Amino acid sequence: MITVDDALARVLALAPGPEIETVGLDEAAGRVLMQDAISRMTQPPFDAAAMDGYALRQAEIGLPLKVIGEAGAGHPFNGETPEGTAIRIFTGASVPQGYDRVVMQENVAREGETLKITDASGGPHIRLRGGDFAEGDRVIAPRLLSSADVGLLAAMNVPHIAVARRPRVAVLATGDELVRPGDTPREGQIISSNDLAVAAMARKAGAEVSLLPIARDTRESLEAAFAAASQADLIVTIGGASVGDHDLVGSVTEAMGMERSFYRIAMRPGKPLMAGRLGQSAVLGLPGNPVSAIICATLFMLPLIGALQGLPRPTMIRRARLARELPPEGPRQHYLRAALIRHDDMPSIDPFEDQDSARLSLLSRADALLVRPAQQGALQAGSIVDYIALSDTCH
Ligand SMILES: Nc1nc2c(c(=O)[nH]1)N[C@H]1C(S)=C(S)[C@@H](COP(=O)(O)OP(=O)(O)OC[C@H]3O[C@@H](n4cnc5c(N)ncnc54)[C@H](O)[C@@H]3O)O[C@H]1N2
Ligand code: MOO
Repeated sequence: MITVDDALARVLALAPGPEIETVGLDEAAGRVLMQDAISRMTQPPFDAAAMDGYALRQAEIGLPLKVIGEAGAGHPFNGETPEGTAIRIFTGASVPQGYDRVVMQENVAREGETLKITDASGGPHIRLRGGDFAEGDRVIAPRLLSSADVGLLAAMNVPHIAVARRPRVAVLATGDELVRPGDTPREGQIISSNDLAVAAMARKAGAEVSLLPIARDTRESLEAAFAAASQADLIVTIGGASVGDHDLVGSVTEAMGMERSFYRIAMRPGKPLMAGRLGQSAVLGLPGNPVSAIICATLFMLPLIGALQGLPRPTMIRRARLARELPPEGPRQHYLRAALIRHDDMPSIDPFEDQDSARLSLLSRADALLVRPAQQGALQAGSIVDYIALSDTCH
């Protein structure tokens, strides 16, 4: 069996380079910028008042000043600014040449057109031209765009950007026992949960997801499902990956011509993970146990969806102090569901007693996956260990 690291490298190698499309800023958040965006603006475009008050000369702060006009945001003052004068000014207005200071209106006394400064502390309350960014400055690609990035691009007057096309991901649950949420399960049936969880993760990672009808444990049903998904960049199957008589995903995909890149990895849970390429699609075969499916999707599907959008392999590992002792580890790298307890320096991590790979209620309660390398010796409480924060991935 190959290692988790090796498997991830092979999964990422299934991703072709991203296709590029142009979108407007209202569609840009969560997309991956593929070409540097170049600012068409200098910001602020002029020296701007940072407070409501009066613009004047710092050197004349002790003198009575004559108020000769007004400037508001979008309404500049275009007159002369001789010595001994000030203007009324509002936040965001251009500060006229000659003045080098804004005093807040709370700190002045005004009688008619005469202004006296009552408190000269603070200041200068002027945002200098170009203090934020300058024309020609760049937002560097590749970059997963945040809401703040969208604001920055708008301020830069860049209305359209080149981003990676959203990967098309088809999610396929397989199994005769599965029915949809809302249906009434007959004896022996359960509700299909994994496909909805995995689809939600894929969508959050930027994919355009189609949730396929549940495939039955027959060759015909699986072949029809793969045919329906053939336009996808990535087909994610769930279940039917193990060694049972009804676990057909491997043999059906093989018969359809899949180039398998691996099957089974030294990971717990998630041993029966499979990956390969079928036609134009990458294929990830996740195990059916719900926790295994979601953990494999966290470790492999999310980075693959990132790679399909041109993102580099993510660093997910963080460090914590172990809250209890643990016995020696077995032959597979182990991902233990755990609670995180925050502290000022480093969090402590407390793995759950029960690590059953079918218990979704525990995964939903977990904050983190404690990562233990294969064959690691027993650990004392207080040891420093690696973990993956689920808030970064599937929560
Ligand atoms: N003899 C062996 N048996 C099993 C092995 C093994 O090595 N030798 N591995 C076990 C491990 S580990 C796992 S994980 C499972 C994975 O098996 P499959 O991928 O073939 O999954 P299924 O058998 O189809 O289902 C397993 C389990 O998960 C439930 N399931 C499946 N799909 C869904 C879904 N969409 N939503 C909710 N639950 C789902 C299914 O009902 C089963 O209970 O194999 C072990 N067996
Ligand atoms: O490897 Mo299975 O994925 O433990 O439940």
